[in-house]
Amino acid sequence: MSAVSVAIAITWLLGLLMLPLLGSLLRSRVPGVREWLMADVALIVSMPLLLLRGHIPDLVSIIFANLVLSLAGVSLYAGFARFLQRAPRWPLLIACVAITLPPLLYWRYVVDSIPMRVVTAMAFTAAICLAVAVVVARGRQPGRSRYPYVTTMVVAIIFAACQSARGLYFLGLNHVANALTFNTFINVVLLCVGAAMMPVLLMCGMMMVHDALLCDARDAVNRDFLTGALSREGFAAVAQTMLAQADRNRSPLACLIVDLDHFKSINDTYGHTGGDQVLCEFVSLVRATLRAGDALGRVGGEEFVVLMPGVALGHAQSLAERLRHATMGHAVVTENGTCTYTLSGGLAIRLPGESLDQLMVRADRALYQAKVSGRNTLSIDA
Ligand SMILES: Nc1nc2c(ncn2[C@@H]2O[C@H](COP(=O)(O)OP(=O)(O)OP(=O)(O)O)[C@@H](O)[C@H]2O)c(=O)[nH]1
Repeated sequence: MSAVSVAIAITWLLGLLMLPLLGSLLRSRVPGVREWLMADVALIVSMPLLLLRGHIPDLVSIIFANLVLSLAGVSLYAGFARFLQRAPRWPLLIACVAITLPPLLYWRYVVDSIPMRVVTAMAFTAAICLAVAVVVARGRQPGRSRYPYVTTMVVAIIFAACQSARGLYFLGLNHVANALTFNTFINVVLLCVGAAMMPVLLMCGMMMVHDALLCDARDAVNRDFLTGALSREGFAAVAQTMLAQADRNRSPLACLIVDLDHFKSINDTYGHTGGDQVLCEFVSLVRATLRAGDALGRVGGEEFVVLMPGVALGHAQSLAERLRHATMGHAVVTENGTCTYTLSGGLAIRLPGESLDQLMVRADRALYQAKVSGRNTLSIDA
């Protein structure tokens, strides 16, 4: 068995191994997985056809097999594009596959040249690798780890370089009797790298999917499902960072706990869905009213906490009053009518060395005062 045949067989085996792995990711519904699965199936179909050269018609073992392999390449690219929220332009991609047909036919049936067929295939795969590198370089989403992106980019560029080198090497050859017996050291090395290309890039895709799933899981823990505010866990983590920063900079930190008034009767009047809508719109209102660096967490059903770094009492008080007034003027249009609502707030400024729990206990005590003094008001724990 020649080195070329061994390389093709290994690619085929790796493709088979990837199949159940990619299949297991289909359930995640992460965009791109379907296209990568398609690429893997195309790879698995094309490899035996290439191996059967000489035993089946050349139209199948050369022309059709190479077209299927090109389809695998564009599906691989489409998977990365879809994963990175870019719609792959399938007509253009299919046109790219079709472009490889005339040279393949020419270099088989007009002039039978293995080197030129290899050059055609290498130019195509190098272009695919470069396209993958570019789409990945442009597409990193905020909050995602750099590791899978940088790895994919570097790997795609290395493969593009190796495929180009193999193409150039074959361009320099006049005639090769049979590519399957072409066992020079340089060809075998570049061939082995090329054989690993599709499986390795598919692995890179899977690495990106795992990173995306981890981010989603982290978000599910750190974000409140209904309103998108930080959950208790997420808020605690952000608050610890803010406390450490306040200690380092010796800067003030204000804590405001707000509770929507008579929320039970809002639910009773506008329905639970109406109540949910009020909670969601209230969170949007807080985001629009407070500063970008403030942290907002949902700590109870209709109770929220805001941490305002670098803010002393006077400024914190005016920010809290601004929020209270904005809430009073906020009308939520629900299925059961328009709901207006108010909030009560408790404000505390962090004392030196105070923990988050201690600070929140004081703010909560102030909130209680605001509730007992008639609601729709702000109370301060001095
Ligand atoms: N729609 C909706 N209601 C919720 C949610 N979480 C808690 N609640 C409701 O919020 C209401 C809170 O009621 P209470 O604790 O009695 O407080 P309140 O009616 O706002 O009265 P005060 O706080 O004293 O002004 C309860 O009826 C809860 O069912 C939620 O996610 N969605």
